[in-house]
Amino acid sequence: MAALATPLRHLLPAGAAPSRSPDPAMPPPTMHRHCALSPSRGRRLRSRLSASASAGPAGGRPTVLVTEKLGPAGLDLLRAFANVDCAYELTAEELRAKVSLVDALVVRSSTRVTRDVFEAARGRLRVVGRAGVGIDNVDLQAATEAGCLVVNAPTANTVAAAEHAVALLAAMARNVAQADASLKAGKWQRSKYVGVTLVGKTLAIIGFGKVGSEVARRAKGLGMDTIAYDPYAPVDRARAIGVDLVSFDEAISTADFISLHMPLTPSTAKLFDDETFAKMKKGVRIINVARGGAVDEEALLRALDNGTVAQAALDVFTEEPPPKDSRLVQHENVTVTPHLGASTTEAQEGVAFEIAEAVIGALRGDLAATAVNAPMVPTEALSELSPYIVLAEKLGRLVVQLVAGGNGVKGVKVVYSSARDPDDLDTRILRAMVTKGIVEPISSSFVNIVNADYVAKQRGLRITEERVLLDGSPEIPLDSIQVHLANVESKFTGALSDAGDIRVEGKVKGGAPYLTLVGSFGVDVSLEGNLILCRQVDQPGIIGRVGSILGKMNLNVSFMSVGRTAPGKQAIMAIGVDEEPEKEALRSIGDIASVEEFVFLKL
Ligand SMILES: NC(=O)c1ccc[n+]([C@@H]2O[C@H](COP(=O)([O-])OP(=O)(O)OC[C@H]3O[C@@H](n4cnc5c(N)ncnc54)[C@H](O)[C@@H]3O)[C@@H](O)[C@H]2O)c1
Ligand SMILES: O=C(O)[C@H](O)COP(=O)(O)O
Repeated sequence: MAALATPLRHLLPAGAAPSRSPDPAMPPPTMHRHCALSPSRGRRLRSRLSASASAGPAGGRPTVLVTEKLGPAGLDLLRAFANVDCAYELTAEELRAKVSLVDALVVRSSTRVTRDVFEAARGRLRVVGRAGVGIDNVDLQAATEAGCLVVNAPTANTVAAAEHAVALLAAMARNVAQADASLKAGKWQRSKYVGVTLVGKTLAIIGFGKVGSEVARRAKGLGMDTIAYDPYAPVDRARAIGVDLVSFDEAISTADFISLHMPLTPSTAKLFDDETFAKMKKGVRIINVARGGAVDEEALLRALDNGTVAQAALDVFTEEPPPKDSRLVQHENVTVTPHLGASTTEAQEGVAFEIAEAVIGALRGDLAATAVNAPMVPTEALSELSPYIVLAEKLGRLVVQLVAGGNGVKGVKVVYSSARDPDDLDTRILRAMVTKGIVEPISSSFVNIVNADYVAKQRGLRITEERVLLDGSPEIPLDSIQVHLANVESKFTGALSDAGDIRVEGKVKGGAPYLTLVGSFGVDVSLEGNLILCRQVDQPGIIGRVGSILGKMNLNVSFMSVGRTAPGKQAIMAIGVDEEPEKEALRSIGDIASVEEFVFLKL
């Protein structure tokens, strides 16, 4: 049995102090020094959190409710520590009735752990364990508000999902499901079910994370030319597997087969729409074992009907189960399975064991590496830092959207400017929130103070922190936070510092987060809603032209700020808009002669 997580290992990482020299492009600090986590604060936190750690009510044996089938080894492990109640296919009402009698709940994807469930638990439920990766069936906000830790099992089903993708790929290419149904219906249709070979064909993997890279290894073994699109994946990891990372357009336009392995995020939702299908090779074949929402299912149907897509193999659907009369499911060129990616005996054993370990650890008061929410943040740190926590996450979210590709996001530097003694400023939660902002929009990971370092390490992200000690009053915890991404290309070159890093800086003003620096351009905009950044030659009239384009589209501009290097030279305009502009509006902004580049960012 693997060892259970060391208490607070991930909350209190050793050696929080990085050792980097100052960025020459940064404003000159009055003094610069690095900090380490104060040992006394670490001890205080440890004892406070372990004081709350015990087992069931009044320190007795805890009770765990398991609502979906789990592998026996995981159940045995749970039984060694707790009373286990296995109750499957509960109605929502039955679940609400039971949940107030248990300390932990273990589910897969069919149990909906809604706000009602947390309310019905009346404070007793301390842990929800999701035996799998996706936790869209658990209301995380409600869990956090209820002080309930949510843990998942993010790695044990990776191979199963990859094998299922390969199984679908081969089955689709050789019409296995269709031919099986035909023969069972008494037919012998050899010429109807002539397939296509895999060897020498190009497979494009979209999303080169845990599952995507395992699919790549297997596809190479089948003799397929394998390419991948993932703007955030490290090039060296792809190279080690013999996979070329290419642009999205190159991936989809050159592939004979396309396999989806990215998470469902705002930027991947319906990524496969009419426009995307139109760029594909005629006769392409698609496999989706990721999430149904990444594909516009109506557009896929059109592409199947007009022959752009020869075949599709789908394990996941926008709505699960899909409607019985779904045209997509019934389509003769579509092979379907009912979300079976993780369903192997071995994966379910692994997932059950992984989740049992995490749930037991959490009931004991350990903060597991796979925790997906963090209710246990010290209140005093939270109240003082709360506006900076928001700022840190927004800066992370913003900076990652400026990445164009290159070597993948690896080096992140967070620079805190403050007049406060480093020992009196605990930046772990800020660093965690920068990580959260960077990682969450591009992955299926959920990041918080508990798992931020773990997630960063898993993704090969090296987060370093620097302190710039300012003169002034230590009353205010921070003057500004800068986030730098090194060795990446930017889709907005105006965001590059003189040192070539993507650099953004923010401050808290009146309790709200503001963007104050982009590359070398000073700006002053509230970090709310959506942002358009334009770089242009500084000359009169541009603000009016952009404003009138947005006005014509009926888009409400919430703020505008211009930063320039010198009059008549380069300038950056930051425009806040409440809603996402149509592509046409963005195109018209790009068409203004003196606008050299622009980017739309969701905050
Ligand atoms: N069908 C199943 O039963 C099953 C089983 C396991 C996982 N999954 C799903 O598969 C997906 C991938 O899982 P994973 O464990 O490999 O996650 P992961 O986080 O390890 O990998 C996801 C990868 O997608 C990349 N990515 C993010 N945004 C992207 C974008 N816009 N374009 C291209 N790439 C992008 C990320 O950089 C990351 O490398 C998840 O959605 C997960 O829920 C499904
Ligand atoms: O997110 C996951 O882990 C997979 O989609 C599998 O989900 P399942 O536990 O419902 O099989």
